[in-house]
Amino acid sequence: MLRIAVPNKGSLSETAAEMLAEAGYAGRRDPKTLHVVDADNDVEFFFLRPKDIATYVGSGAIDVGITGRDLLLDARMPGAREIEALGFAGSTFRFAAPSGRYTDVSELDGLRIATSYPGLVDAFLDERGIAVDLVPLDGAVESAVRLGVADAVADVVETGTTLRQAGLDVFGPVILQSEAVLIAGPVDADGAETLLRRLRGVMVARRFVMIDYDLPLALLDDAVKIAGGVESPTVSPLRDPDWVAVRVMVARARVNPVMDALYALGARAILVTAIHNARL
Ligand SMILES: Nc1ncnc2c1ncn2[C@@H]1O[C@H](COP(=O)(O)OP(=O)(O)OP(=O)(O)O)[C@@H](O)[C@H]1O
Ligand SMILES: O=P(O)(O)OC[C@H]1O[C@H](OP(=O)(O)OP(=O)(O)O)[C@H](O)[C@@H]1O
Ligand SMILES: [Mg+2]
Repeated sequence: MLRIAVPNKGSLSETAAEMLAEAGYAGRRDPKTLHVVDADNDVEFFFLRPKDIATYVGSGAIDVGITGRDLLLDARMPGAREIEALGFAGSTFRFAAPSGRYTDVSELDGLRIATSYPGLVDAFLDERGIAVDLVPLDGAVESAVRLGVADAVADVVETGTTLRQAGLDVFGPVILQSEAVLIAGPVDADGAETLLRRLRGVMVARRFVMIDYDLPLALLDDAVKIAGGVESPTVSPLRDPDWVAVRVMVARARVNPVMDALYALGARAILVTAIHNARL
């Protein structure tokens, strides 16, 4: 059985569980459940702290897992590697300090830096020859400066709201662009390919919609320039020989501008439908 590690709580857990359910796997009914055997799919799930998942996967105790890229790098487990970005829980990892206090990371030399990701920060500063006094904290890191235990912080930034509320501003380079990732261990496990294909199918279904429309045949080349589909749009005849029906996949984020452009061109009866799953 393929052993899969899934975040048991925190920002990643809900979407990870939704994606696995959409990929046809058994979930857990009780959020306290730690282990689920899905015999039909020949896999078993271990619900673990997201921070620990790279340790289990890197050591080979578990075959594959879902965690954050930042957590993977922070764990510094040579046996664990990212095999697919999963397109959710996107964030940047940044230094921050009271507005205007620092502009460059070199100014951090000898200062106290609070973070929940000491491995990640240490590796980044080490590469640049900057030696700091790391203050490891579990969370709510943004309060560390105000409370006097650190001069600056290094933390996850999504909207920036938490930083702003704490009177902090980012400075220096983006340490990391993070998102949820699928990771694998040192050996290729049987069944990992199937999991990967299924998760890719779920990502396609989440990212794309199907658009159907009717169009005068003479306008087809222009319409294909607006939305070209994955390979090429499906074109079907209509009873009126001057018109065709067109079916094309479009990124969800582009659907409204694409509909506007198709309508302006002369397309009519434009319909958008969800894709529930896919193999491209
Ligand atoms: N606001 C956020 N936006 C996007 N991703 C986030 C956010 N906060 C945390 N993450 C991501 O979640 C992962 C950390 O998950 P973890 O469960 O350890 O922390 P958490 O979500 O902050 O949980 P907690 O509720 O314990 O604070 C990391 O990959 C991190 O980048
Ligand atoms: O840029 P923002 O949109 O404000 O999001 C970033 C914040 O979200 C997370 O905090 P969380 O709520 O998980 O609390 P924690 O710091 O205790 O982990 C993260 O640690 C940042 O503090
Ligand atoms: Mg948090």
